[in-house]
Amino acid sequence: MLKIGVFGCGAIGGEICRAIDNGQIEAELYAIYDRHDESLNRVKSSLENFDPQIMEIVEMVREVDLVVECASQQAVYEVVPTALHAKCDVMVVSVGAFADTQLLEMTENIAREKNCRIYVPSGAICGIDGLISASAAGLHSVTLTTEKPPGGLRGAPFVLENNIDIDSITGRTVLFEGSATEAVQAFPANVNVAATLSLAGIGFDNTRVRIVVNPALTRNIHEIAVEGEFGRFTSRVENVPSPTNPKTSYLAPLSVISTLKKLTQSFNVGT
Ligand SMILES: NC(=O)C1=CN([C@@H]2O[C@H](COP(=O)(O)OP(=O)(O)OC[C@H]3O[C@@H](n4cnc5c(N)ncnc54)[C@H](O)[C@@H]3O)[C@@H](O)[C@H]2O)C=CC1
Ligand SMILES: O=C([O-])CC(=O)C(=O)O
Repeated sequence: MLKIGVFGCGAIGGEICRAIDNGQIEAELYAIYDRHDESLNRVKSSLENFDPQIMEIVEMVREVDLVVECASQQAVYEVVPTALHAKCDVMVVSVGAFADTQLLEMTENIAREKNCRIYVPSGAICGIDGLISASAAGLHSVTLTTEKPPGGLRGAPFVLENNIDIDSITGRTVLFEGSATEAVQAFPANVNVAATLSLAGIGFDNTRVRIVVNPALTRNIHEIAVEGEFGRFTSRVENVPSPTNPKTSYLAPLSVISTLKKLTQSFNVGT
C-alpha cells in the first residue's frame, strides 16, 4: 500500500488526511508535519483509523513513498528537493513557487536523475485537462481572471505593500493585472492556480492574470480563457471557500484527493 506523508496540516492537508483515513484514498497515512502544534493536534484528533507519526521532512522522506506538500510556497524550497534526493515522489499544491525558474529546473533535473515524479493537481480551477490537450498544438493566449470576496485576498503582499484597505472597497474592483510570474509573487496564497495554468500552457511570463475583489461575492471565481490552433474555450468555476481558510476553495483539496486516487486505482479517466 502507498505510504503517504502530508506536509502542512491546514485546510487542504486536513482534508487529505481525512480522505486517506476514511478509505476514500487506498493508502496509508504514515506521517504528518506542520510547524504549528495546534494544526497537528486538530488533524490527529479528527482521524479515526490512522495514527500518523509526526516527522520532520528529512525523516519523513526516508519512510514514505510520496510526500504531499500543502503548506506554503516557501515550504516547497525545502520539501521538494529533500524528497526527490531521497527518491521519494512529491505532490505540490503551493505551485506558485515554480515561478522561480531555477527551482523548477533544479527539481526537474533531480526528479529525472532519481527517476521520481512531481505531481501538480489541477487545484481550484477547471480546464487543465483541455489546456494540456490543446498544448499539443499551438497555443495563442491563456488568461485567468480571479474574483474573490475581500476575505479571499486579505493580507496578500500586494494588498499590504500598496496600502489597500480591502475591507473599505464597496464595489467590484480590479486590483491587479499582469503576468503569472508577477501574480504569484504578489498574491502567493491566492493564485497558485495561475502557476498551474502556466505550467500546463504557455509559461509564467506569457500567461495573463487579472485579480478582482468583489464584496458582493460569497464564492471564489476563477475564469480561464484559452485560444490556440484547436479553437478556443472558456471555463468558469464558482468555488465554495474552505470554512477554515477563505482564501482556499473547497475544490482545491478535492483535486488533490482525486489525483491521489488516480495513483492508487487501475482505471483512470481524463487527460
Ligand atoms: N494549487 C491550488 O489550486 C491551490 C493552492 N493553495 C495553496 O496550498 C497551500 C495550502 O493551503 P491551505 O491548506 O489552504 O493553507 P492553510 O494556511 O490552511 O494551511 C497551511 C498549513 O501549513 C503550515 N505551514 C506553512 N508553511 C510551513 C512550513 N514552512 N513548514 C511547516 N508547516 C508550514 C501552516 O502552519 C498551516 O497549518 C498554500 O500554499 C495555498 O496557497 C491553496 C488553494 C488552491
Ligand atoms: O483556492 C483558490 O481559489 C485558489 C487559491 O487560493 C490559489 O490558487 O492559491
